[in-house]
Amino acid sequence: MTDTKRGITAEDLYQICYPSEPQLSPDGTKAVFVETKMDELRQYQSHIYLYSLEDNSKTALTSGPFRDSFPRWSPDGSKLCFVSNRSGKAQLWHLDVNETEFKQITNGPNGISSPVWSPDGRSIAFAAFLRTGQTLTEGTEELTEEATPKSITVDKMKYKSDDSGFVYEKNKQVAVVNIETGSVTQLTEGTYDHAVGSWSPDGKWLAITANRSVNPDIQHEIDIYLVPVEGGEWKKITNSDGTYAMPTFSKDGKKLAFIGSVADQHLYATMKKIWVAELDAGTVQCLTADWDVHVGDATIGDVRSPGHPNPGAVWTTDGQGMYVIASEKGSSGIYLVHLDGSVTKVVGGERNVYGFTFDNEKNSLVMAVSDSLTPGDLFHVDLNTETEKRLTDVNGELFQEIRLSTPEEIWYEGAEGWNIQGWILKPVGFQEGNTYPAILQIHGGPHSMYGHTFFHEFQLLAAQGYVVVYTNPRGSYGYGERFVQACCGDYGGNDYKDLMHAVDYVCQFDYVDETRLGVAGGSYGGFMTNWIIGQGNRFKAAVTDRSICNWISFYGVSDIGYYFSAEEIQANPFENPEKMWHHSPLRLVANMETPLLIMHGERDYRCPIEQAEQLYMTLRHRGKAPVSFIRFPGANHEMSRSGDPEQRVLRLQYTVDWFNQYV
Ligand SMILES: CSCC[C@H](NC=O)C(=O)N[C@@H](CC(C)C)C(=O)N[C@@H](Cc1ccccc1)C(=O)O
Repeated sequence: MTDTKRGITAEDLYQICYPSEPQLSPDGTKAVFVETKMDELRQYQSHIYLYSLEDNSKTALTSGPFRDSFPRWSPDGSKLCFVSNRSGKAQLWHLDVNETEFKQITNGPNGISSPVWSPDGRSIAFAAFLRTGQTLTEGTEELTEEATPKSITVDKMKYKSDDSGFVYEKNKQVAVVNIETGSVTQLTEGTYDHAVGSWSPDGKWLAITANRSVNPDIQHEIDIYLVPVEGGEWKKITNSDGTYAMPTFSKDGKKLAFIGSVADQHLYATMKKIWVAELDAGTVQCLTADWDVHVGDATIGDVRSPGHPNPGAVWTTDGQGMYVIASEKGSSGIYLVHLDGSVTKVVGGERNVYGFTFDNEKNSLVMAVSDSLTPGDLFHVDLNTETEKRLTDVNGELFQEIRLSTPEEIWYEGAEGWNIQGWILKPVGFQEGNTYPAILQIHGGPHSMYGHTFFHEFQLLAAQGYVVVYTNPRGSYGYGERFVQACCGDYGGNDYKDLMHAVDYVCQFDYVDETRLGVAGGSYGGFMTNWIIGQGNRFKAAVTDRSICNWISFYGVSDIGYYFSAEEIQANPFENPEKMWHHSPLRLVANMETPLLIMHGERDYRCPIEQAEQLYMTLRHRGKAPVSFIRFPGANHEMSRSGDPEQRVLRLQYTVDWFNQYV
């Protein structure tokens, strides 16, 4: 039989869509979710869909050139709210399930996010960015483009963020809107950022999170607070000793569950845990102290951005535990954490669960899942019968014509004899007896994890005839706390060796042509790519994206530079510049002779473009190897995952062309 299927292309990205944020209706008969795709103009659209679990029909509730998100059912299931930019900025909208007309509820000057219904269904809590002195009711005036100021006075260290741009005079505040009258009550104020958690079952309290420390520039702790909705004194639940998020009340209102970690030594290089506060007793306890697994979805892919809204801890009806997503050895699944600290895996498998919604009455759930061959779909799981049913196949038609490569899992010996997990993607159309060039791909973070999820870039390289090798060196999530912390203070040490051992491992296979190797990575993966080509000429070509080459300048220009390098490099430029320089690939530039493609977003505030500029200039000046520098105007650090679609496709095309030319 002839194979009529083709390999994936960069432009296929324009067709790939994914569902997210499934939300079951209170009666469990239907679910709403968000579907994100690109339109004919190559712009993102996301719409709210309704899936009936009774007749398996799927109906679009919203449409048009807009970004709709955060669909949430009212407690009685008669209404839905969602966030949409259909009137300009992201505002809260409301829909009666039996009607087709939407009503805009908020009109905040800078948009809103994260709506949560009150238990009586009369109000919705939400978060909004506000300048000092601005109110949520001043409305449309500010809906026009803000004029660029003639000057900006910077008087704090956290004044810019890769995500939100210049945040020097805006803070995130929490408010409540009455959906009948539209009246808005702002619950928080001041120069602190707050986030909405959940309502107490009696509707009197709102659990929120905030860093309200004296000096948030150097005190990074995020606490949980209970705020009385009708006014009055707040209750502080945590003790300013960690970063805590997503508090949810138990059904009886006596406990709060939340996700977080203690910040004594590590802010980034540590795994998230489940915590429970007993509100009457005033105690806070870590439930998963002995469970060496990261709570949350740590999987890195290139279809969605990391940190997509996930449900946090979802209490069981009997209050004896909670369901969470956790990440282990390249997979993320759903786990039940019991109050006694024991943990049961509820949904496993070699895949990436990135969202779920639970029906306690029926003991069933709907989850959003990606795997190596699927960017994302929804599944229904009946836990009574342990049966699973696929609800969507959003890329079915497109993928029918495409031949994908299925990754093979490997475990190999890294530095110090450590066991390291990775995957090999053979070229599409692989034939025994032939040899192929291979590309080593390195993930960012470094605290994230490659795994059983879809990676368009890897499939594209496999379709172009490359073996793709991707592994989780020390520093990655998925293998316990010691593994996560093992790269700190040792960037370019044993993490580098773990990666080189992967290359040694795959070069044993007859089908790998070890004279034709390439290496690529973004962010920390870009740092490591630069480091690798500074060690010698093992690779024929390299592609470094949004990378770091100089920790000394990174310290002062990245939005997180001054505290990220303190923890990860374990140095700063004024006390130990030698160590900062020691771990900087720019130090090794005299050794760099590998043809290098440098790509960087011009509005990247995480790893600012000056990093790419330094590397480019020094390499060009030396003139020992081809180097090309592609700048992406307006692009931030997330460009390869959620940036401008045409820039994403260009980035992939430049990558393929570079490897095709030099490997
Ligand atoms: C959990 S580690 C902290 C990662 C940090 N994120 C946040 O505050 C981050 O942005 N890391 C960069 C490198 C660093 C600036 C030197 C990075 O490698 N980013 C990754 C994406 C990523 C973001 C958050 C968590 C994991 C990975 C990338 O751009 O691919």
